[in-house]
Amino acid sequence: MRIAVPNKGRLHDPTIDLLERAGLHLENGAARKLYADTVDPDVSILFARAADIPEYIADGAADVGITGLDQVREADVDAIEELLDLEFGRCRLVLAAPEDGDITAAADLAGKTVATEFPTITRQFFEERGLDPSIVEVTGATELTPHVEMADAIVDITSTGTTLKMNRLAIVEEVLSSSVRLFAHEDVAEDSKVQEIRTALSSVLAADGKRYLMMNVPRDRLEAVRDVIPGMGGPTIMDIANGDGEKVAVHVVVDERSVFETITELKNAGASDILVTEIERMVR
Ligand SMILES: Nc1ncnc2c1ncn2[C@@H]1O[C@H](COP(=O)(O)OP(=O)(O)OP(=O)(O)O)[C@@H](O)[C@H]1O
Ligand SMILES: O=P(O)(O)OC[C@H]1O[C@H](OP(=O)(O)OP(=O)(O)O)[C@H](O)[C@@H]1O
Ligand SMILES: [Mg+2]
Repeated sequence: MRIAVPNKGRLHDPTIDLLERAGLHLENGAARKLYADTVDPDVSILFARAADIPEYIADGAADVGITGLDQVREADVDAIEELLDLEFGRCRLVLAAPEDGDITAAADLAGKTVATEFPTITRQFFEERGLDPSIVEVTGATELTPHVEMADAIVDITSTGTTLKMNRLAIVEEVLSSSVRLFAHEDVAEDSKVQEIRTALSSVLAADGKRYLMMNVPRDRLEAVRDVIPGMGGPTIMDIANGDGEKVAVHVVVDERSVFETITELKNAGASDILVTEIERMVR
């Protein structure tokens, strides 16, 4: 089983980090190496350009791959299935034009020129609107092209909007909303190993932003404590070994954001010895 992951660029580190947190530790990898083993003898890692990963999967060179949805749409390959949204690399592909110009809708681009790193997506976008502008393909710094009369508008990635603003460009329309996702070749999408990888990755996402609270609670305060806890599926309540039976242990998963408030309320409700820990993974 081979997983293709971005070899460099902004998607590399978060992808490796996610695999590690999912328990798929990389082994025998070295800088500039093109592949690595993992703790699982059945799973190896292939390092490829984010833009090439869809093709690797479609060809069967990799069974599974991690890359942006924008790259998969641009590659326009068959036989690829999306298995899981990994919720990073969030960005939008937008049609943008000079702020002070007269292009304010996609229709204004009839007979004009659009520069982009995403010619396939761009062509499809305009085709759906019955338009056929010229498309100039560039490999970066797309935001420059309207200012040197290479193009009337661009289709490019934006996330914070800083680059567009810096180049005095305004969003005309959203073309695609993207994030990094787990993809598989359709022939292997249902295989148990692929599903195992999907589950491992989703368990990390499920644990993100969650905290595990443990505390002791006098039996007669249990109801009050239960009222405070916003936990998923209710708390786990256990007898304390060698305790005098007066207190029980309560464990619960809560949102990180609510921990501060919840602890104060729990103490007021009668809980003591409250521990807060991080959660590595949560397999549902
Ligand atoms: N500004 C951004 N914010 C969030 N995600 C982005 C942004 N730019 C790109 N991405 C995502 O990352 C993917 C890879 O981007 P890109 O091809 O620019 O990476 P790279 O060229 O390998 O890295 P870099 O540009 O950092 O050197 C894109 O296809 C997109 O899914
Ligand atoms: O909305 P913003 O937060 O400003 O991000 C948008 C920019 O990010 C990407 O470029 P990147 O930094 O990856 O450089 P690149 O052109 O070399 O890929 C993208 O091509 C935009 O230019
Ligand atoms: Mg980039």
